[in-house]
Amino acid sequence: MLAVRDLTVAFPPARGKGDATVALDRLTLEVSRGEFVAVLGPSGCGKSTLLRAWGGLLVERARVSGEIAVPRASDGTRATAWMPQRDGLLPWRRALSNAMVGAIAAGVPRERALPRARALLVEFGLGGFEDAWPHELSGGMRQRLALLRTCLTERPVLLLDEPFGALDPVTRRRMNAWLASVGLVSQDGERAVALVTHDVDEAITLADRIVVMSGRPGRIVHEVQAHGESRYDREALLASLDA
Ligand SMILES: Nc1ncnc2c1ncn2[C@@H]1O[C@H](COP(=O)(O)OP(=O)(O)OP(=O)(O)O)[C@@H](O)[C@H]1O
Repeated sequence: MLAVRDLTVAFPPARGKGDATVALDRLTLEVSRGEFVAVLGPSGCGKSTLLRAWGGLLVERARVSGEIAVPRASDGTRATAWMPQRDGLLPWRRALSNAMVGAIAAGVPRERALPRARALLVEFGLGGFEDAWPHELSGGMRQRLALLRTCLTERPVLLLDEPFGALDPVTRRRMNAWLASVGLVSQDGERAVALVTHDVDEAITLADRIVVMSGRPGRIVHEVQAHGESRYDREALLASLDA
């Protein structure tokens, strides 16, 4: 559903002086329909660059080689929805209106987006807050609203870039437990999710498969699939991060 093959991305130096920054080096990764994949790696290893490549969001001056495969909507646009680390809520719009912004921009008819937004607000624990302004919501509520906005775009591929990175550790753990219970991909099996995170426990809680990247330039150095009740061998995963 989602793939990069031998993807190399380099950013030319600012003002043309010095060396280019090679963010990704011949990276190959596939995400299947119905799969939730977490990409773990140290800061600056190219995780966001990978998501941006899938989302068609790389800056123009980036030098790109290799193959980037993403599903297309019927009108030819990329079928991806991107959620950045910062919630990006519009302060002049109430929660319900904020929830629908992405869907309307993606061409979802308002009459379809509105009832779905109302239903999802309840499912995302925001029932009763439809008319709240963003500044009246807690950090966790804002992130849930931002995630809801991403889901409402009805795009089959969700690209989540540290969606809970701005939250305190306690709220973050709660959000992860909640998100695991919502089951983003299991709802219809038609969706795929790629999550970028620094947080090992977040990856363990949420993902069907964890991919570990090296320091820059980012390559995949370890890959592990969840299985059974215990899901992952946490110690082995931690050891792979230190390797
Ligand atoms: N638009 C850009 N122009 C120049 N260099 C860039 C650009 N975007 C990213 N880079 C560089 O590419 C490398 C990878 O950046 P990227 O944001 O993908 O890393 P990351 O793994 O997501 O980091 P973090 O976890 O800290 O968010 C970094 O060295 C960064 O400085």
